[in-house]
Amino acid sequence: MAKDPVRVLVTGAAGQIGYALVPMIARGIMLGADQPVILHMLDIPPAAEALNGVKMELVDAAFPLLKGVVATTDAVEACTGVNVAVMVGGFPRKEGMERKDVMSKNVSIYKSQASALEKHAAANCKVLVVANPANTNALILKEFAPSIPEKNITCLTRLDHNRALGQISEKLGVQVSEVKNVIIWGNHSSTQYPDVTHATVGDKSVPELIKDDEWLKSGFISTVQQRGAAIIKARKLSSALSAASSACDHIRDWVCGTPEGTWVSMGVYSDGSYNVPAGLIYSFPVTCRNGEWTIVQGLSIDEFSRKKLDLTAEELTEEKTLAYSCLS
Ligand SMILES: NC(=O)c1ccc[n+]([C@@H]2O[C@H](COP(=O)([O-])OP(=O)(O)OC[C@H]3O[C@@H](n4cnc5c(N)ncnc54)[C@H](O)[C@@H]3O)[C@@H](O)[C@H]2O)c1
Ligand SMILES: O=C(O)C[C@H](O)C(=O)O
Repeated sequence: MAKDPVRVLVTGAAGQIGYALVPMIARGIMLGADQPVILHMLDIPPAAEALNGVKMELVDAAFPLLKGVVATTDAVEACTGVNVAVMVGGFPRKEGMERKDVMSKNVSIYKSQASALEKHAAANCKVLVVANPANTNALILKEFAPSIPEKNITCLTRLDHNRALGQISEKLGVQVSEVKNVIIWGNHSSTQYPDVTHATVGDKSVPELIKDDEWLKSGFISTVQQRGAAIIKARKLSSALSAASSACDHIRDWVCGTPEGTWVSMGVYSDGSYNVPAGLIYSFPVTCRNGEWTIVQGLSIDEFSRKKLDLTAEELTEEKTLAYSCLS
């Protein structure tokens, strides 16, 4: 029997990530090849005509799984009944900026859209915040939508996770699908800690295969931390296809589950695991089953890693204060 359609909201849908993401969702890349979807697309009034153009293209592409499209500039209409919300709406940084430099423009969007989601989304709606600063926007959304369970509000660090997989695969000359269990800890920012201590290729440990601690502790980390900036420098626009693809990976694994023995990185509400302060949205290694994520417990953290975990937590604590000062 055919499944009932799932309603998926994409905010900022007339933007560049939106344009890459909506066809992926309509093709079943996010929720599966047998899962019909109804797309809800939100953007602001100046982008209404462009948004309508995206809607026309979705109709023209004749996606068999696409059972309807709501294209609107009204947040209440956009949020009504949605089961999954991918929050891309906001302003990207330009060359030379840090992601937190777009804080004042973007956090206020997340404060106002929190209540539309809280009041009008389906019960148990899963929320993924992509717009930067992603962790802090997600935290503001959580704090201004107190009735949405904290386990339902996440942010995207899967792009960083995938970037780390890509770097290791290139360094070792192996298929990216063979590299498992890298971790992104902390903020989706230049303080994030890409950690391969527990990563493997087959039954071998990545540090043992690479045999170059110097690279793993410097070049590898800074390449992943600075990859977003490198893409802006090259494209004069921030990442879009990789961001859209990683957003699909994030939701697919959350809804459908992570493969046995494999974890992924997600920005989730900290419960104090690994002595990360509770009450931050922080990227952890997680496994997913039955639509719920769980932080992987018991991984050893050496002194080098401890410092990196703490540094990115400190930045998130500072961002939280800054976000509230922008909202007051
Ligand atoms: N977390 C990640 O890994 C990651 C990766 C790439 C980009 N990003 C971030 O995602 C965001 C979007 O990037 P982009 O390249 O698509 O930008 P873009 O400028 O191309 O598109 C953003 C869209 O959001 C819309 N928008 C602005 N305010 C809105 C509001 N209040 N409600 C709904 N829509 C609104 C804009 O009109 C625009 O169409 C940026 O903040 C960017 O930095 C995050
Ligand atoms: O770097 C950016 O500003 C965009 C995005 O966060 C990225 O990591 O590519």
